[in-house]
Amino acid sequence: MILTLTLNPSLDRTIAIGALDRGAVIRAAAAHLDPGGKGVNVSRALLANAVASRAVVPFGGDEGRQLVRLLAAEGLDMVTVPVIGPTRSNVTLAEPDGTITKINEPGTALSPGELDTIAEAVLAAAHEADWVVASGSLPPEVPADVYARLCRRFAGAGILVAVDTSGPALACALGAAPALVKPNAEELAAATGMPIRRLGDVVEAAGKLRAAGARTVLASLGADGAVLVEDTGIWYGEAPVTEPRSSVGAGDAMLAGFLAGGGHGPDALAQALAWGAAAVRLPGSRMPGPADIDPGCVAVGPPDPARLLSSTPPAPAPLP
Ligand SMILES: Nc1ncnc2c1ncn2[C@@H]1O[C@H](COP(=O)(O)OP(=O)(O)OP(=O)(O)O)[C@@H](O)[C@H]1O
Ligand SMILES: O=P(O)(O)OC[C@@]1(O)O[C@H](CO)[C@@H](O)[C@@H]1O
Repeated sequence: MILTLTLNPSLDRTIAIGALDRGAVIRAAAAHLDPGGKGVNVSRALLANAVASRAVVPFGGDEGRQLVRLLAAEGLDMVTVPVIGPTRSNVTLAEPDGTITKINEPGTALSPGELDTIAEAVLAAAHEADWVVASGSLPPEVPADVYARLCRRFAGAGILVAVDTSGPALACALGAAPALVKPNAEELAAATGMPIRRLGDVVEAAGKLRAAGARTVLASLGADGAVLVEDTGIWYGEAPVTEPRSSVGAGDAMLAGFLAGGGHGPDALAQALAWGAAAVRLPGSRMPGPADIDPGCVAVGPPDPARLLSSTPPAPAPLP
């Protein structure tokens, strides 16, 4: 069983528009509401592929109740934890050429008591879990070491922790030896202070995250695919998509595919890429099921260090 924790879940509203014209009144062509948050999406992708998963989901206010209703309608196995602050709403503006503009609210603070209750819910469910996936941003005022504490709590208990986050929460988690981290190119650049222009940079940056404590690094590179760096080897793979519809949640589908595929090695990477590509072919943050996933679209092999990435993440700020 794969347990996910999403401390900052969301209602994800995707609004299809013509061109994004700043300052204008924009009439939307269509709108769609999905339950969201990174760990929630990992569980949704696993559910869509009949892989056992349970999601720990704090929820608050009318938005939170709606989130829980949407997840229940999908049949998600979840442990819901009521909190005082309302669940956030995130907005995606989707233009016809595939350009996505995402606006994520910060979310509302969790009190120390609420954090304790959430931690208890994770501990209670974790005894059945092979993996615990801690994913997404932290709401305001939540201590940056919250994922690190989770890693330490499960160290030695035979439960592997995967962390998908950014900034100080990622930096703290690295020091607590997570079994897996899944940075995207921007997060890799920010975490290492390195410009990420070529596959060689990705491999080098992943090496730095491993030196800092992560056992395995699964680096997602958007349309350029992904790099896996672990004890037994380094692999690169891609699964090109000719008509991408929405990359929102593709990283979550990809992480779900990797864990469902065994959580290490080239076959798991291939499954991760197939699930990620399938998510990109679907609208909004819909998670792909078997009918959407084409394992034949993937190529995995050794990375060519000189290969340029099609887009370079912003130059990282100097490290303090
Ligand atoms: N345009 C694309 N074409 C093909 N595959 C894609 C494309 N965009 C994303 N993917 C697939 O999805 C994976 C995850 O994408 P990305 O690196 O954008 O993740 P992310 O930034 O974590 O996304 P999110 O936070 O929205 O889940 C990539 O490694 C790749 O396999
Ligand atoms: O603000 P965070 O927690 O970094 O990301 C939240 C989010 O963008 O991630 C998911 C896609 O990966 C969406 O469902 C959700 O809106």
